[in-house]
Amino acid sequence: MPSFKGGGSKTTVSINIPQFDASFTGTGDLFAALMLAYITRTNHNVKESLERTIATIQSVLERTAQSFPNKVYFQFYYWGIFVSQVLGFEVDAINTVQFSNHSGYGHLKGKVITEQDFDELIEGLKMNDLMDYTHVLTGYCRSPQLLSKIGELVKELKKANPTLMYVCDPVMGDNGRMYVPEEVLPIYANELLSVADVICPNQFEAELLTKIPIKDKASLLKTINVLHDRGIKTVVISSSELGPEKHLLGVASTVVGGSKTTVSINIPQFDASFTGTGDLFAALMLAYITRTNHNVKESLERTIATIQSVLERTAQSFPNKDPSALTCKEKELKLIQSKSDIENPVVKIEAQPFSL
Ligand SMILES: Nc1ncnc2c1ncn2[C@@H]1O[C@H](COP(=O)(O)OP(=O)(O)O)[C@@H](O)[C@H]1O
Ligand SMILES: Cc1ncc(COP(=O)(O)O)c(C=O)c1O
Repeated sequence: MPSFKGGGSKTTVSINIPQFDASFTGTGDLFAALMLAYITRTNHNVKESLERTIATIQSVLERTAQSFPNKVYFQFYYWGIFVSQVLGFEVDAINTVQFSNHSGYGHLKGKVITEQDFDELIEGLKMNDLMDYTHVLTGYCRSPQLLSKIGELVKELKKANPTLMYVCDPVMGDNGRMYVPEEVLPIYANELLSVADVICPNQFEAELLTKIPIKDKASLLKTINVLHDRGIKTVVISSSELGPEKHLLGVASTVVGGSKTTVSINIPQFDASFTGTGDLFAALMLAYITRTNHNVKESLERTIATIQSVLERTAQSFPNKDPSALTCKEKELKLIQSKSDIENPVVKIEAQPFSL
């Protein structure tokens, strides 16, 4: 029964809540977060806030019996989670790091998940019989030992569900510089690639994995073929410097039933560097590769359309500032504001067959 005392006058309201014949976990959290939102929006109108909060929780509980077909195990930071959820994936996320902020800022405080933390979480999932994943997505990870364990976990999950899709974003660096310890490279190259169904390195990461310098389209294609030869069905280069002026080039390639499809897309380049776009890219590709059953053309087009609209909205939130002059805080990706673009991206740039 919420009560509000403002300006000396008190308003107290109550509501009858139809009771479900079951007990649920998480509804208290939901209640508090919804009340926070509605008390803010209505400036402490407790009647409206209570009504909307209860209406929301009632509809969530009514819908709780309908489950999503896909359940993703996420080993990641936060950007991809929202995107996957908006696109209809049930997500169990492990934050590989619990940091005060992302690494684009000048200072970084917090903790990296340890192997022991990881083991405990997996133990709990197993004890409760919750390992029924359809997808695994891994990203930023600084520990070679932990990565190795993830490889073992994927093998185990694939034994239980042979159709499970493992999407590996081998986050190691960008523009010629590694930002994780060098020891993770052999683990990606020797242990994770062999269990990956989809891999989405950027140009530098693809070079590290194959030891092929990418100087032109021929060496890019060679790199993709080497990755396919290691048994990876779908290889996606999230960005390379081989695009036309002021454009990046993204490439996606898939081998289905012995026949290969390779497409590329020109990505208009913003005059700024953003953090989180790689995470976003991997989560979007996972969603669209699943929805389209490895149609790389459609998947790449929708992924790029979504990221472009997020970056446009991010850059436009300070219209009087040159994008290159934006501070780290100003460049935080405007994901929540882009929810409808994430749900329904408008494809403006078509991917083309990749040819030399
Ligand atoms: N400056 C930029 N301008 C336009 N698009 C960008 C820019 N930076 C990143 N992106 C988008 O984000 C995607 C992933 O970025 P990329 O740099 O390849 O990943 P990572 O962050 O893993 O290095 C790219 O495919 C591109 O769509
Ligand atoms: C803490 C932190 N900082 C930075 C990044 C890099 O993000 P991206 O490569 O997506 O730009 C990540 C990636 O997950 C991260 O976890």
